[in-house]
Order: sequence, then structure tokens, then C-alpha cells
Amino acid sequence: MKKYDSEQRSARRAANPPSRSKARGHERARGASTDERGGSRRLDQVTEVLKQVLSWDQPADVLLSKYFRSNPAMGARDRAQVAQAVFDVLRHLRRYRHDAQSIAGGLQAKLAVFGLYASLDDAGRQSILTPEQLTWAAHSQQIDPDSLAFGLRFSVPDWIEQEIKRLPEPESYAESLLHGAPLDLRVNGLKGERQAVLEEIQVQLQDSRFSAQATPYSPDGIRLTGHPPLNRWKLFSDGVIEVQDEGSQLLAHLVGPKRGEMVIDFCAGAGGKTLALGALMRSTGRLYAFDVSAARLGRAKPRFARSGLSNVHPVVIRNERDDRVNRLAGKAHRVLVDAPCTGLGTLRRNPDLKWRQSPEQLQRLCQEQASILTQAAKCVRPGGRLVYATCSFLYQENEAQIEQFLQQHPEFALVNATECLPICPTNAVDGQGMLRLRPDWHGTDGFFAAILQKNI
Ligand SMILES: C[S@@+](CC[C@H](N)C(=O)[O-])C[C@H]1O[C@@H](n2cnc3c(N)ncnc32)[C@H](O)[C@@H]1O
Repeated sequence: MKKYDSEQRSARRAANPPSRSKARGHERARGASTDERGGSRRLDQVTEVLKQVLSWDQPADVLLSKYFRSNPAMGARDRAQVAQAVFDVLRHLRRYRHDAQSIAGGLQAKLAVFGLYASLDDAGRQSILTPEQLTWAAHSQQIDPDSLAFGLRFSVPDWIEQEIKRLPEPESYAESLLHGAPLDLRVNGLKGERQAVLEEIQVQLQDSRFSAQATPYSPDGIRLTGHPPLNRWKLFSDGVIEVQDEGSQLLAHLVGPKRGEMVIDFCAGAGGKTLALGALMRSTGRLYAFDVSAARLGRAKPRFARSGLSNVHPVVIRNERDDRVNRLAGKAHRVLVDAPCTGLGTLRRNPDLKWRQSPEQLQRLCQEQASILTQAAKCVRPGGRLVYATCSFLYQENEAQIEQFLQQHPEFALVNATECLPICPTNAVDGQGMLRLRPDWHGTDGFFAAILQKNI
């Protein structure tokens, strides 16, 4: 399976489909087509996309985008209905597969019925589903979730169930993963000030079903309910705002770069954190954006251009032992390793990851993470800092990596994350100072970060 950065994909995705429970409420897809042929067409469309998505060859949002590109006649509402139904199925796949066993017919079509039923309002359901489909979908929805075993109830594979059960309040955590995520924006400090931008957005959203408010922990963040067409906003094209989860914004504060410093974003991907770091540096000093993927760094370039930053130096490296990395040995004040990981902290946005990841893939990733961390550490100057982060909740990718690193690198010591955050979220920092953010407690994606300082 291809490694990828779910956060980048999430940022690209214009519409983040809501969860089943949200869909039951005010975010329901409205105004389903009323003619019968339109109804069965919608069911066919969802079934067709599910056939592709459930092969797990590519991420669901990539396949959806391809499908929409090859069906240009579909309007925005049609696309939203298909995407919402597909994402609902991915969130509840184990449960729906189980409920579908007692019903005749092809699996994908039955899953499509469940997904559409859960994500449409009554009028939409009636216009798309037959009376028989409505009856069995309603029956499935009426089953008391508390009567189901953990894996079925929260629709997670057994190995992920075991991992969630290692966390405090596992049921609350698992429940939060069945919901869609809000759309967080970061205000680019070089081009705007949060309060003024927030007021501008609020005026823009007046009389619409969307709303905006300041994020609780990141001083640069704005949280939107709903998904307005951001890429048509001038604030976006002018580089005043960027899409970035609040948790991700906080990671840049943990790195805490200062004006004029040399900073390395070792796994820069499409540049989400590079942009936040560059803004904190007020576009001074030197900010290297490394990545092994030319395609991802390529996607970062228009974002760098919009941001107005002039201190970013994107560099495609062959691997973490590349000569261009070695040349910076002992030079950097701050190094961020936003490591390639399972991405399981982003299941609200990327529910397919729970079915696309595996214990074998986890093992491969852990080896890669350890190697990247070791090489990145060589770039840190005495007194400088290395920040290791993942968007995963798995102990193996997080605390275990740091414990192993500290055993092998006694010249580094942990710094308490509380000291580096503008406002520290409750229960987010453990006894050793490592940060763990989670959707149910903090409203962010699941993130882990540790700050490591090198002795002088
Ligand atoms: C979690 S993503 C980074 C996301 C990015 N920091 C952001 O905020 O948008 C991990 C990135 O690590 C990159 N990567 C994988 N192996 C690498 C290596 N050996 N050295 C540097 N980057 C690597 C991947 O291409 C991917 O873009």
C-alpha cells in the first residue's frame, strides 16, 4: 500500500462529508432528486464508487475525485450526496457488512442503501430508496449500538480495537471517530490578524448555513461549521488563510522557531506545517522544506507562493541519508519530523484508513520513522530542538519511538510541551511532557508530539 499524508489530502478535499449521526441532524444532504430514475441513478452511482473504494487500491477521496471528474454532468448536490453516502459506509463498514448478511443482493448495493439512508433526510430517502430498502435500512439503524460488541459498534478491525483499548476512555475515543471533522483554517500572520479575518468571514457567511468562530487553543485558528467553497474566497487566493487542523497548528508552536533561525521541516509534504513555521519566523532566517516526494513538494509550491513567504527552500531528497541532509549536520536551531505514519489520528476525515492500514504496514512505518528521526537528529545544533510528531494514536509510532530514541541518544532530553503552547489543552500533556491530542477531548484530529532538546 502506498504511504501517504492524509492531512494533505484532507486539506485538498473541499467537502468533508458528515458522519451518520451528524447526517441525522442539521447537516443532512437536502433536496434529493424527486424523479424515480434520478433516485435509482444515485444508488447506482454510490454502488459504483463503493466497488472502486472497497478494493482499497487508492484513498477514497482520490477515487471520488476521479469519479466526479469522469462524470462532469453531476452537480454539486449530486456529488455531495454520493460523497456523504460513501464516507458514511466507510465509517460504519463493519457494522453495515454484518447487518447486510441477512439481506439478499450484491454487497456494494446493500452498503450503498445503508449509506444513503443514513446520510439523507426523509424526503431524500423516499425519493431514492424503494419501500423494501427503506424498511431494512430503518431496521438496521434501530439496533441499539450498546448491544453490540466494541468492534461492530464502532466499526473498527480487531487490531485497531486493541489499540484503542490501550487509551483512556476508549469508547469515547472510538465514538468520536464516527463523526466528521470541522474545517479549521489558519490565519497567515504575515497577511492578516485573526480577529479581523474572523469578522470578515462572519460577514461573508451571514445568512448562510455556515458559521465561524475562533479555535480554543491555536491563536491563529478559525473553525468553520460546514464546508463553504473556500477556494473561491479572496482570503484564500491571497494567502491570508490556509486549511489546517487546529492540532497541526499547535505543532508549529511546539517547534517554536524564532526570527532569523535555521529550521528544517524534514517531512514537509505539501507544506502545511512549513507554512505555519514560516509565518512564525516572520519570513526571516532559512526554512528548509525536505521531502522524498517531488509530487507532494510540488503541491506545496503554489501554497508557498500564496503565503508571501520568502524564507522557504524546498528540497527533494532521495532519502533521509541524502547528502543534502548530511551537509546540514549540527546546523539547525529547530528540526521538525512530521513523520510518515498510519494517519489513524485522522479517521474522522479519512475513515478508509482503518481498512487500508495493517499491522504489517505499521511495522514498516515504525522502522522508517526510527531511521528518519535518527538522521534528522544529526542536523540539530547543540542547544537546538527536534520535534517528532505523528497524526496517529498508536503507542508504537509515538511514545515507543521516543523511548527508543532517548535510549540511543542520551545527548537529547524531553522538554515539556506545556512550556511551548500558547494555551495548553486539558489532559493533553503526559507526565513526561509529551503531547497527545484527541478528537473527543480537544476537538482536533489525533496528534502526538514530543520535543527533544540537544545538550549544549
Ligand atoms: C505526515 S506527512 C507530512 C505532512 C506535512 N508535514 C504537512 O504538514 O502537510 C509525511 C511526509 O513524509 C514524507 N517522507 C516519507 N519518507 C521520508 C523520508 N525518508 N525523508 C523525508 N520525508 C519523507 C512523505 O512523502 C510525506 O510527505
